[in-house]
Amino acid sequence: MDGILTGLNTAQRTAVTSEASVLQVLAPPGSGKTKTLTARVAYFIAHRQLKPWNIIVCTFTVKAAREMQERIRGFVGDEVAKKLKIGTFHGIALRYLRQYGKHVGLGDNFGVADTTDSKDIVKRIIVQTQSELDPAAARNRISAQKSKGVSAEQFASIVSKNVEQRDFSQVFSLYQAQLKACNLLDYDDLLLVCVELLRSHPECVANVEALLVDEFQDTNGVQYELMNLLAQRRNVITIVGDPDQSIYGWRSAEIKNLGRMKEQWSDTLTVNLEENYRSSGAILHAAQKIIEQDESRPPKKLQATHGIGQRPVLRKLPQARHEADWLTSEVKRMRALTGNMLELSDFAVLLRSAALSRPIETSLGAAGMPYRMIGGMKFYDRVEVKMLLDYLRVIDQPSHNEALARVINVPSRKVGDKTVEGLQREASNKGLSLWTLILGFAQGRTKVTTNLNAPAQRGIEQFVNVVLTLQKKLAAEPSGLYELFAQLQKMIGLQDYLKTKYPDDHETRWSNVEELMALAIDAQVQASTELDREQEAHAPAYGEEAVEESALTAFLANAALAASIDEKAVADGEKVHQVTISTIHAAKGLEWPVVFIPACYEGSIPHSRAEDNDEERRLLYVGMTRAQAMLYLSCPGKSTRQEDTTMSSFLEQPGVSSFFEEHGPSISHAEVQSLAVTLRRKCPDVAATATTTAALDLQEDNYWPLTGEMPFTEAPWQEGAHQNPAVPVFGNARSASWANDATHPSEPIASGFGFTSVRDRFQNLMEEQEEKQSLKLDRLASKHQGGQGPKGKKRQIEGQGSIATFFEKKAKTVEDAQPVPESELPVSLPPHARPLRDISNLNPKSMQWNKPPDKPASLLAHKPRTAPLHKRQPTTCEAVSRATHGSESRTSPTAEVSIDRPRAYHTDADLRLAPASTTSAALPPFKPPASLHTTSMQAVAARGPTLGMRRSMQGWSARGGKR
Ligand SMILES: Nc1ncnc2c1ncn2[C@@H]1O[C@H](COP(=O)(O)OP(=O)(O)OP(=O)(O)O)[C@@H](O)[C@H]1O
Repeated sequence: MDGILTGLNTAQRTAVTSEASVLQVLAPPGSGKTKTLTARVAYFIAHRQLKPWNIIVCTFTVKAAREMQERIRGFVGDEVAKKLKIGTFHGIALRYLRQYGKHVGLGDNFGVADTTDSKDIVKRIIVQTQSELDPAAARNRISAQKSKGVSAEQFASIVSKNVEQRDFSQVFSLYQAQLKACNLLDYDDLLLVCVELLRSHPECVANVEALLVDEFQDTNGVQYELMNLLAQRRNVITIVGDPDQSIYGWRSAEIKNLGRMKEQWSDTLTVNLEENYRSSGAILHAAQKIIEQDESRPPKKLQATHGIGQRPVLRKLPQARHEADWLTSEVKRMRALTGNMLELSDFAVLLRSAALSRPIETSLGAAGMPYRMIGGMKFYDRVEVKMLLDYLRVIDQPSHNEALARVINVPSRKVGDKTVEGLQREASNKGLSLWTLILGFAQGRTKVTTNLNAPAQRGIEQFVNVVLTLQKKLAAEPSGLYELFAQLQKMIGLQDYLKTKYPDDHETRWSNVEELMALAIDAQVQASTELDREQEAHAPAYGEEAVEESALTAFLANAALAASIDEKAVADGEKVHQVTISTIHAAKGLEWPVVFIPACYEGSIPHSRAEDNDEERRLLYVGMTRAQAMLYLSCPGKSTRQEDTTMSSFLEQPGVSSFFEEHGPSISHAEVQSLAVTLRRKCPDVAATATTTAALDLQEDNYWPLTGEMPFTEAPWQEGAHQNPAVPVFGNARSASWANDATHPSEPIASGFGFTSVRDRFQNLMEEQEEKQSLKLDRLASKHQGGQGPKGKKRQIEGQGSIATFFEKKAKTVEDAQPVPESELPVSLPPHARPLRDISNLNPKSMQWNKPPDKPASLLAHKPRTAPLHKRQPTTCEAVSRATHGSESRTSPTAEVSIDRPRAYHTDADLRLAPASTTSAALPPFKPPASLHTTSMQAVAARGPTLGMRRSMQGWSARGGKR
């Protein structure tokens, strides 16, 4: 018991040990929902004596399934964890259909049509029927109908006389007929047919003792139905979810399912988790401010367990390419200011749509920063991988017309596209599969009417020979996947083909082939144990013989499912540090120390084509809550298509701006220490930070004016501006493009003002900005606090301003700051010693940022400033605030929090009274909570199996020892 409950908070324990049959655990991001679900599975096994093979755990992605299995393994050991049924809804449905599909008329060897297959089929039908529908839209519409449980026949029966609807109905019906003819099920069918099976044969799931579902807010209607049916014998159901993270409405996910569940089972128990273990308080405050704009949403409590940390940034930039350059320079600056404590892999760029990545890729590339894409080109989408899988599909299931048509002429066999189309039409007219037609032709049994020249005839014969040879090999050695691969690549001359066709990157492509071969080996090993497990799992319930699935069939089915998420780089165990670029959708459930969300403008987020603005807001919320320590949002004045933009309406709401800085943070060593605590890392010493900082061209985020205008350093007359150490070099000359920029003032800037350098001029601007900002904030703060003086004052920074304000100021000398010995630096509290902070009724003005107001000027080592920081005594409110946030300097005379209290002590009420001061000598060595685990990309990368395949993505050469 202890092991399972150790490190859980009270609410988490309540959920894990609850006796309720139907339990909903609802909680905000980073509050340990997945952790709780995992512990409940372990609790069921250890304390309720449930059999692991009678427990089903449904996750939203293959990756999440893998992670969860890994976590459960930690509790119950490898052997027991392996017996659980963990997978996506699709994966679980596939298992049941393989086992019992014949009861609903499924053949033994049905295949899974992945997204590309579906698209190709719809496209072909649209061409054949001369329909005017858009293929992509028609395919999505078919999927949407199926997600609602509407079949092609049902749709046809309700369709009106409307021509377009009848047209769609015909495409829908033909699509289903085509799938049936090829013995294929698409992703939606997996769920639908499984629902049909479990409705008509409930005995298939008579053994199920408990069902648990992760990310429940994103289940659709059919998944809800499937959940009911899987659990129908005992109705022991646990779901975890967060309505605020429902971002798949466009894919028919139904947030209403939470309510449906409560209606269906009136005794449903709901447990709310309220403590966030991922993000700094400042990030949570800002995210909360955004999500609370949805007034229909019930108010929720959310408590930060980390200190307040760095205020998030909302930055304006002139154009998308400048935004990308700024982002790149911030990555560089943050790494240097933190003494390289942050690796490139700690940074993620989260995009509303993948199409926004181009300027960012260009800028990172120009700066020599490696990056990887998630939600972009995935491993299973790579040409060479898809091609090999298609060959295997044909070998496994020759009636797979789509796969056959894709590879019959790859590498070239002189069988052109027109010929393939002709053969497909002919086969369809004759009611044959394409394979049956060409096999008959190659063996001289069938005459074809399609016009075939001699080279094409020979090509077809060669292709048939490859397939027949490999089928024979497979029949002789059904589990010999690796050998099959090896012979296949040899017979089609794959390596030479890649060299000729892709001279520039054939090595990378070949390494993908090697990767796939490595996966084949893993699948081969796995397949041998799979059968035992299935038999064990199902025998008590249904008592019939298990259907033996060949290693190749299992491999292909898994590949089709994994294609929806897996990316080589994600699963790559190598320590290559790369910035991650991902869509926000694909980033769900993940976390990074530093997150950028660029292109925060109307039309991008909320997206111009989105139907549900609230879902767009939730998407922004999901993106923001992926950040652990630092969060950057930005908005360029012009989009990648050079269209003028306006800031996202979510960020323009009253009061939002006070949760953000207008520029990237300045980082003192104390703040590096605080970051280190939040990230549970070793803090670099002052000297190391000083060295990396000194090497920076730009120590502050002050190159781009805060107004989003062009920096005047890029004026054509400013010869050699990039030679000035204060100005970053962005890899390509900007001055030429500047001349055409409409946002830039057209009159030349006179050189008669007597300035000596660009930096000096920035400092002038800074001083002005500081004064203005100070006055404004002080006014605001005293208004809010009855004249008690300024609170939550924004950090000042030099060199920021607009061109318009530039001419009014003179140059000012830069203050020199002295480095401080490390021993004099303030120390942040470790997370387990930190107070909780309820942010549900937050006033931004009461937030206290990391930088202590009374920090000695000497702490500002290596940071030139034009104006002294305002020193003042904290107010009583601030003292309490600092005490409760635990992010303040512990040398503060007025407010300190005892750090050696047990974690459970820190309720809000306790902390308001928290007395006592501690000295740094009394500070216990930092020790992360025992229960801590990470969901970071690195952790994901280190993980293993996916639905029966171990995704060790080491290159083949690195695995040479195996074979
Ligand atoms: N009681 C706890 N003590 C310490 N750390 C915890 C605790 N509960 C969860 N965490 C940590 O918080 C982080 C987030 O946990 P988890 O991924 O389970 O959250 P989640 O609610 O599923 O998040 P999301 O909804 O964003 O996917 C993890 O690093 C986890 O180890």
